[in-house]
Amino acid sequence: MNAHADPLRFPPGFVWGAATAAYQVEGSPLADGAGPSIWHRFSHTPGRVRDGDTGDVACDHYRRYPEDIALMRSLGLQSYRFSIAWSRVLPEGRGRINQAGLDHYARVVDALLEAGIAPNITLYHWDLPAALDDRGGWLNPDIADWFADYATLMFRTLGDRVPLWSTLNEPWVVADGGYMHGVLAPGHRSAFEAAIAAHHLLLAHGRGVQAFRASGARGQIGLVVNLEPKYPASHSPADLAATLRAEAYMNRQYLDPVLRGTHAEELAEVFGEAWPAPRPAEQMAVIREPIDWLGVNYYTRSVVRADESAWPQRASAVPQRGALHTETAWEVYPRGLTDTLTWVKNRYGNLPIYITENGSAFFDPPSAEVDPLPDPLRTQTLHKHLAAVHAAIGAGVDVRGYYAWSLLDNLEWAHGYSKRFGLLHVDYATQRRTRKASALAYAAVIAANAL
Ligand SMILES: N=[N+]=NCCCCNC(=O)[C@@H]1[C@H]2[C@H](O)[C@@H](O)[C@H](O)[C@@H](CO)[C@@H]12
Repeated sequence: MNAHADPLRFPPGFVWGAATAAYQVEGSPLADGAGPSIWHRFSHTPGRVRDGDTGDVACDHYRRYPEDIALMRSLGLQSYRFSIAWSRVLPEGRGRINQAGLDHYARVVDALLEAGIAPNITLYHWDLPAALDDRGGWLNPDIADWFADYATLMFRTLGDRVPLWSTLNEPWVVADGGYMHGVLAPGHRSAFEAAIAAHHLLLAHGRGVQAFRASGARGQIGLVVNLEPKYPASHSPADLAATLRAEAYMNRQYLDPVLRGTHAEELAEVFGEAWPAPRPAEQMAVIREPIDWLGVNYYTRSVVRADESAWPQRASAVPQRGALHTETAWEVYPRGLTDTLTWVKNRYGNLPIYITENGSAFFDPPSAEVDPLPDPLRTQTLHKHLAAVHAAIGAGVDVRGYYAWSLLDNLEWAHGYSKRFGLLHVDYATQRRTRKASALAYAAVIAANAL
């Protein structure tokens, strides 16, 4: 239902979906010949993940995907965004192919197509094969070749019937979380390594797009980035400069090279001595290989002030007391989604955009005693962000679809299972799925293609 006199209608053909990622939902990380990933290692390293949680079982989606696809169908989902676990299909990340891994994902794709649900595949959602990390992982320049070979294998296997692909999920989080601050796998803490990883992530992305074009695969390929609009806390020169550094570091660091062929100028200041010499022109050309669509993951905004103690961008977020916040301490700020989408259009042109993730973690009980399980805050937050997408479309932004994060409650990385983003509640003790009220609210929007 909506409070407007007239419903907010979405364009004909607007794609409604939900998203997950392999390590967060599949479980069975070493089944059927799969090799370990860096997240298998990281979660099994004491102290790295809250409560010692791991992805050993997760939502058992590796085995229960037929049931989950039936649930997607019952909600009227038209597309499902999920990721391939690289080390299932290439246990050492390169060389030897594990046919059982390829067969698994072919079965998932075929089951989705049978259910009338369009697959949207993410090639890399943070779970690097551990064997590649042993060779330096994202710090080794050869990883662009390793990724291109992996991508080519997937395009040859599934490229005839998967309409949407993306190379990387949130390269900013991979470099910032995995190499700058060390809070995500592989847990390094170095500005020098973060800058190197960022460049190799961009190179791998470009090589992946080139591999897609060379493979003759049908469909369209994109890049998925997390964008968080930065608003200055004041108009003081210090706060304005800090806001630009924060925006360059999170929002322009990857989009400028991919869509403009240049690096955000503030990054040399942010990285300081760790910022490498200008990259070779031929590498910048690979990075700039044209993409068909952009995936935007939106969760929150930040209000920014200068803060000399905040490393590396010397800027920090000003708490927005009084505003609604999620369990991940993110301010609920739907207007930021509209602002972000219009910012992308104004800075990079009107390329097709999918909202590849948007959602919120609010408290849900460990077991669901009723179906649907009431989740008013998540339902309210969903409606407000869909209205924000509608406003961006009204402002001329070419938004093609929206994927709710997430289909299922799942392993929220270093937070373990303590944060629940799912439209479907998962009782981890029994693996029972229960629809939340937000799932039914979303199903009603999909059925009407309107809010
Ligand atoms: N400071 N700060 N601000 C916010 C920065 C957000 C960065 N994290 C994400 O976007 C992750 C994305 C990921 O794809 C998914 O795998 C995660 O489960 C969701 C939920 O966490 C989101």
